[in-house]
Amino acid sequence: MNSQAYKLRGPPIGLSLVYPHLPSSSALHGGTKLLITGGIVEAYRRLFLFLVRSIVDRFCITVSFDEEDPMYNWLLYWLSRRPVWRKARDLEVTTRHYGLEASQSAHPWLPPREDTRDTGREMSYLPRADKTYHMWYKRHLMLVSRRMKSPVSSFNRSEYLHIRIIAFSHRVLGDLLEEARAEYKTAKENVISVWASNNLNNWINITSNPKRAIQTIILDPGVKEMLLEDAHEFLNSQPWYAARGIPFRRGYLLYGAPGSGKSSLIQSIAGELGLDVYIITLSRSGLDDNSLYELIGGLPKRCIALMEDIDAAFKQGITRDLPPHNVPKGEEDGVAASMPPLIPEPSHFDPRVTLSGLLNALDGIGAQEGRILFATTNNFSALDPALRRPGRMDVHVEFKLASKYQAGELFKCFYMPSGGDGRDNMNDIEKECSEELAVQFSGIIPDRRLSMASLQGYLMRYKELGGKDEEHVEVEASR
Ligand SMILES: Nc1ncnc2c1ncn2[C@@H]1O[C@H](COP(=O)(O)OP(=O)(O)OP(=O)(O)O)[C@@H](O)[C@H]1O
Repeated sequence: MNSQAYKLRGPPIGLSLVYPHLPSSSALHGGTKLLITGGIVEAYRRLFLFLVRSIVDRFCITVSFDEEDPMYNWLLYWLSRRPVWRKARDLEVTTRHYGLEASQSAHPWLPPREDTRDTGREMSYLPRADKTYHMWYKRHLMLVSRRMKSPVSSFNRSEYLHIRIIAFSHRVLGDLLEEARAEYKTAKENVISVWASNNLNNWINITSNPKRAIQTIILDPGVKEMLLEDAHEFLNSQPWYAARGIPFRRGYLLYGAPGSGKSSLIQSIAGELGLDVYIITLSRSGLDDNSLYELIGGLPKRCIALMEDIDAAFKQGITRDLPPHNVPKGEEDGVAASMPPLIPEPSHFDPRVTLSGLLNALDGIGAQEGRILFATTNNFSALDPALRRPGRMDVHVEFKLASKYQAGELFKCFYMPSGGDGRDNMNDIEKECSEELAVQFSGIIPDRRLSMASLQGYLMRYKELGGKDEEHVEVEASR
């Protein structure tokens, strides 16, 4: 009994082997003993942690989702709709929209709010950052935490979602992701997400716009149908491209009059194809050839890349070569070098995209397969022929000022009963009346002299008159 008690109080097994060999001086003896005890305790601690980690690795699936990854939005949206938050005491209430329209992302457990005009956004509940929550998914315990990648004080804070599921099979994780994706996709049916790059060259979901019905875009007959069919056909012909070794990419150049519907049509096509729009702003500060290459390489497999007013970027920032202040001293033209510079030297180095950098990014090795590029310009001739050539811009469509046909169709579009299916809700007399007024309106509008945007602006001013005051139209159109 006594010897048992001694054993329990005695040093750990490792220590009893080492103590007899310690030096005889009592101070030294005590210090060394302490050191060795500490070392052995630490070794036991590490061993324990190692065993715990091995068990956790064996029985748990651990995954992280980066904020920049679209899956992050799926999961956050999915999480925000779980009933678990009804009972949680420590939460974050947010107006985040997860790349969705506000009304879609509203938390199902919050009382509905009638008026969201003050914020324009609905609230939802989320797990608080740096706190771990327990929840059940298909009878598997799941630990969820949102963690910060960068320090809290840092300006560019970014986070990731950390999920640990106690399960042997990966199927649970697959089911979870599939469920989150499906829920997100359903919520996203009526919106298109718009992405832009930040200064760190990451794609950020900046907003979500409601889809615009293609019927509300009024172009000359056949134009939008041709574009939509072409894009549809492209997306369905990957094997055809692969079999012929042609890069699976398609570029559309929409050029012409301002306010003629270029951007509106792109938004509408994105909605029809169910693709997100990624805006590439060539004049973004800090964007140079390398970062543009990286940015285009980082586009998702199926998306619409949009470069608006590509000619403006060309005038302001893009050059065929590097800017003159980058030319090494002594290599400039002799006469020009001796003259004082007309434009003051920039005080700091401002990286810029060169034309060759843009061309390489569009169809270089790193360019993403499956993407559709839409570029718009008001000045077709300002674009370098290399940029316009097939392979980079395969389809060119000119947008002109409004034709009489467009004016008439816009008129009908404006004065059809709102809500529901528009013209289908009209009775025969109303339809006839609206046709007649539309003919009168288009008869007054001069052909190809006014933009669709200005006609829209005009009709907006008289939308209350319901299209019955043709005298106004006549007066305005004659101006
Ligand atoms: N063809 C059209 N059909 C219907 N609406 C149009 C059309 N063209 C222009 N609009 C209206 O005019 C406004 C401006 O259109 P949009 O921005 O699409 O023109 P844009 O050609 O892209 O102009 P810009 O070249 O100046 O960027 C939008 O509100 C849109 O509703």
